[in-house]
Amino acid sequence: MAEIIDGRAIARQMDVKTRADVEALVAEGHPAPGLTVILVGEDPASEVYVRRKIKACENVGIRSTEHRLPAETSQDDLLALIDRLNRDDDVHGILCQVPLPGHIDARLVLRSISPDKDVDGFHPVNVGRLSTGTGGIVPCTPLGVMELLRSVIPDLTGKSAVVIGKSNIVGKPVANLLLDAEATVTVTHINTHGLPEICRQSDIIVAAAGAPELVRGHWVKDGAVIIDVGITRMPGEHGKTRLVGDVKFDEVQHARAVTPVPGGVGPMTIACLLANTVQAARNLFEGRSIMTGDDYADAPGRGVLAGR
Ligand SMILES: Nc1nc(=O)c2c([nH]1)NC[C@@H]1CN(c3ccc(C(=O)N[C@@H](CCC(=O)O)C(=O)O)cc3)C=[N+]21
Repeated sequence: MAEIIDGRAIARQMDVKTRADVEALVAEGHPAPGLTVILVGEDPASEVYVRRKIKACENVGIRSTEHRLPAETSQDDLLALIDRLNRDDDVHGILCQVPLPGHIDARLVLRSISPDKDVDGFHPVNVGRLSTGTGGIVPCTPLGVMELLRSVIPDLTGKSAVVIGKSNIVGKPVANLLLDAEATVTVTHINTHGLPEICRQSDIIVAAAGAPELVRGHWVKDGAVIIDVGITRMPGEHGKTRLVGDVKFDEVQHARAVTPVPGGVGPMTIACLLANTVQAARNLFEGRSIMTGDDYADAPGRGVLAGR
C-alpha cells in the first residue's frame, strides 16, 4: 500500500515554526505581522479558502484583515485599494484571491501589488527572482509541494520528475523549484503526446492540470511519489459535493507515496502563505527590499548577488 502523505500534519508542523517566528519578531519589539486578503465577488470555493486563510492567521498570531468587494467593483477601485495597502506600514502581506471577475485584468492587478508584500509570489519581479534562483517570495502551493516531496525524498538530486500542468501559479514555479533541487524535470500538460509513457518513467509525478482523475494506475511506475495538486468539486451523494484530485487515488496503491485530496497540498498552501507573510514582514522591518535584491544579497553565501 502506498504511504499517504499527511499534508495536514506537515502543515501543523510548519505552523509551529511560523508561530515561533512571529513570537520572535514580537519579542524584538516589532508588531505582529499583518496579512490583508482581498476577495472580489462571491465565488463559493474562494470564500471557503479565504475563511481558512483568516482562521490560519489567528492560529499563528498573524493579524489579518479581509476586504470583501462586490463582484461589480471597478478595476480602478481595486487598484486604488491596493495602492493604499502598499503604502500602509501595518500591512506586510497582500493577497488578492484569484480568479477575479472577467471585467478586471488580473495580470494588471497582480503586478500592482508591491513585490515586497506579494505573499503569493505572483508579481513578475518575484517570478523573475524564482526563475533565476535569486530570492524573492515563492508561490505558496509550489512551496507546499516541495515540502511534501521532501518529507518522503529528502534529497531530490538526479530524480526524474514530471510536472503535469503549466500554470503560472503551480506548474511553472514547481518546475523551477524542482530544477533548483537538482531533479531532472519534464514539464507537460493536457496536450502533451504520450503523457502516460512519460509519467511511467518518472520517479516523481506532480499532477497540477486541474483535470479530475487524469492520472491512472498504469501511468505510475512502482515506487513513484505522487503529489496531487488538483482539486475539483464534483457532485457527490445526497446532493453534497465531493473533492476530486488529478489522480485516480484508488489505482495508485503501487506508488511509494501519494498525497490525498483533501488533506494533502491544500493545507500546505495555507501554511506556506503564513510563512511567506512572516518572511515579508521581517524583510520590511529590517529594511530589505525584493525590488533591489538585497533581501537576497544579505542572506549569507547565497547565489550570484551575494558574489558567490
Ligand atoms: N491569490 C490567490 N492565492 C492562492 O493561494 C489561491 C488563490 N488565489 N485562488 C485559489 C487557490 C486555491 N487555494 C487553496 C487553498 C487552500 C485549500 C485547502 O485548504 N484545501 C483543503 C480543502 C478545502 C475544501 O474543503 O474545499 C484540502 O485540500 O484539504 C485549497 C486551495 C489557494 N488559492
